[in-house]
Amino acid sequence: MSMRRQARGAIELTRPLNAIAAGVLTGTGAYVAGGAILGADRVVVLAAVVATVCATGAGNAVNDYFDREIDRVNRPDRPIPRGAITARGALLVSLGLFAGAVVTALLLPPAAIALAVFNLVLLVAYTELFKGLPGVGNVVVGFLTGSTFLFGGAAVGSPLEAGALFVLAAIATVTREIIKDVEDVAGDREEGLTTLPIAIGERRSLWIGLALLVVAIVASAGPFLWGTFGRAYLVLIVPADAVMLVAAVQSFSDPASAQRRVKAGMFLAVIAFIAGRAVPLG
Ligand SMILES: CC(C)=CCC/C(C)=C/CC/C(C)=C/CC/C(C)=C/COC[C@H](O)COP(=O)(O)O
Ligand SMILES: CC(C)=CCC/C(C)=C/CC/C(C)=C/CC/C(C)=C/COP(=O)(O)OP(=O)(O)O
Ligand SMILES: [Mg+2]
Repeated sequence: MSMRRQARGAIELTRPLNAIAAGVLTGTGAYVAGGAILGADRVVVLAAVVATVCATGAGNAVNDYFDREIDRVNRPDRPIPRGAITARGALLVSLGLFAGAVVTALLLPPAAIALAVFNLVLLVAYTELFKGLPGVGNVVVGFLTGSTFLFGGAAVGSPLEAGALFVLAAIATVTREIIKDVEDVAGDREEGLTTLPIAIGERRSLWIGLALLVVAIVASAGPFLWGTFGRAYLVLIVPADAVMLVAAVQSFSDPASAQRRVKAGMFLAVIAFIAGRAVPLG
């Protein structure tokens, strides 16, 4: 296989849009936590963003490495089953990115380093230890995704300041992960994974996902009600919530497109968080 083709496969393997999006979450967490992201804190914020991008890319690469047999059924278009990169190449990409995440995380305050180490262990362990346990894998991915906000806050010395964003992102991600597991039942069952839909049924799982999302949507009024964010946040979070809620209802009939729509609503919610911090209260 040509080096050029392997390089393209390596980039695709990391799901760069996810990795960059995760970096944006970290930067948002630092910003909402009051960090001077373009001023005095710019070095630590940049290090935290780079660490998150590397860690997420590494996590996606190692996940595809461990999932390579499942993905032959679930996702034959993924780089390894498609032959765009070898399994060994995928493992080397993951190791390189994990090393990049560790090196940049070491530039951060102790609380951020501790969270990065914890997350890196979770990322490596996720596929082999947690993914096949009903609901546990979903909670791990939810925690990892939400923790990017805490990681950004920790980088500027306020690890819990973006705690509300952590909770909202974690819960909504659990809902999306449940919908994705319903979509992946065929391959997961063939590989002997006992995901939530396989353990308790697809519809019951989707009802749990919908209920969790409703809790997160109600809770998303919190930053406005207790005065953290102003009306700019409200104007954007309401349509974001609506997009995610409609998608979760549609997941009962079409989980594949529903999970993509939930993700679109999530990105709109991130814009709401940023606007909430950027536009003064009033
Ligand atoms: C109710 C409310 C306001 C919730 C807020 C939700 C929010 C802001 C979520 C953030 C989600 C986000 C934009 C994450 C960045 C990308 C990322 C790291 C996603 C985690 O993905 C794991 C997934 O298994 C990857 O699958 P796929 O996306 O299909 O490649
Ligand atoms: C803050 C630091 C240092 C790390 C955080 C790293 C982040 C943001 C992780 C978010 C979750 C994520 C993108 C993890 C990557 C690997 C993973 C768990 C993917 C999910 O795998 P599957 O459950 O197989 O679903 P797919 O169908 O998407 O492969
Ligand atoms: Mg996978």
